[in-house]
Amino acid sequence: MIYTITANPSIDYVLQLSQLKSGSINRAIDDVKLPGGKGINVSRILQQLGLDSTALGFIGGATGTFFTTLLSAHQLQTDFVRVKDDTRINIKLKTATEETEINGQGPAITTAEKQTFLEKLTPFTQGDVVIMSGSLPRNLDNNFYLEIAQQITQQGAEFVIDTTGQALLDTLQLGPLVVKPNHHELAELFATTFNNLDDIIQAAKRLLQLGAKHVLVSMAGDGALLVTEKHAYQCNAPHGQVKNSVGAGDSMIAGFVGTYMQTHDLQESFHYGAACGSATAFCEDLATLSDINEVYQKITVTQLQ
Ligand SMILES: Nc1ncnc2c1ncn2[C@@H]1O[C@H](COP(=O)(O)OP(=O)(O)OP(=O)(O)O)[C@@H](O)[C@H]1O
Ligand SMILES: O=P(O)(O)OC[C@@]1(O)O[C@H](CO)[C@@H](O)[C@@H]1O
Repeated sequence: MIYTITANPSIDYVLQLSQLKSGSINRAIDDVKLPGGKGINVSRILQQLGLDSTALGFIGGATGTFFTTLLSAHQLQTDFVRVKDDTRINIKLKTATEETEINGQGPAITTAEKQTFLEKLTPFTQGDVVIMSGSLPRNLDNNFYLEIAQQITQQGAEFVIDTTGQALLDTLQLGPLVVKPNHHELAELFATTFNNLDDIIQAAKRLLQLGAKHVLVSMAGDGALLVTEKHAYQCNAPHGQVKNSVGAGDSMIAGFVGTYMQTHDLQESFHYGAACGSATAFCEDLATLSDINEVYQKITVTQLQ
């Protein structure tokens, strides 16, 4: 079974603008509200791949109720903890040339609500994969993912973590199946800058040394890298009209993990993950299976090392 944990889901309010002027009133020419949050996006792509998952997390207040309504259209299996404070609304501002995101902090989670979540976690078993993604809402300390990762690994299941900074570094010792920083997050993690691909591969190898089993480095329109104990692979990002790249990284994780669970073929998982990422970038919302399969044909994986 696959579980996704989105500690901080969101309503993604995507506004299309002809141009964005800071310090002025900007009027949208179009808008859409999507049920967002990284783990939710992962669950939605897994569903496209025909894989069931249960989405876990905290949902709260009137915005939480609206979030549930938005999500109900997708018929995902969910088991959220209801909290008192409001689920956040994340603003995604898009013009023809750039995307600007403003993400809310998320609800305050009380100690009792956190406890309810931890007690709710199903005993995981061997073969389960738990994908933990995104920022943590207010009041949840950086240990939150570590606590859950400890529980998952003690029970013989695997975990994947897609978050940034210390919360990511702390869980590496427990051997996540894969981590997927983008190249900016990876540079920030080691307080460095990259001058070339080799610098990025070296930084990815540091994550392997710290315990990650596989490292995906996403680089938006420049494609992605997969670095494993033995090899490094690169893939291209095909050309296409970028409509909304929000969720491209989550799609990549879903494609990689979903394919890996079925095939244990790293190169194929990387190829399919990249197809999911690019296909989502070319869609208003997340990609569908036919979008993904079309984009897959346009991606080549090259072994670098
Ligand atoms: N403009 C693009 N054109 C083609 N492919 C893209 C584009 N943007 C993203 N992708 C594909 O999706 C993958 C993941 O995208 P990206 O690096 O933006 O992830 P991310 O920063 O985690 O995004 P998010 O947090 O919005 O999910 C990239 O490695 C690439 O394969
Ligand atoms: O603030 P976080 O949790 O880091 O990211 C949240 C978010 O930007 O990630 C998803 C795209 O990856 C969006 O659906 C959502 O708004």
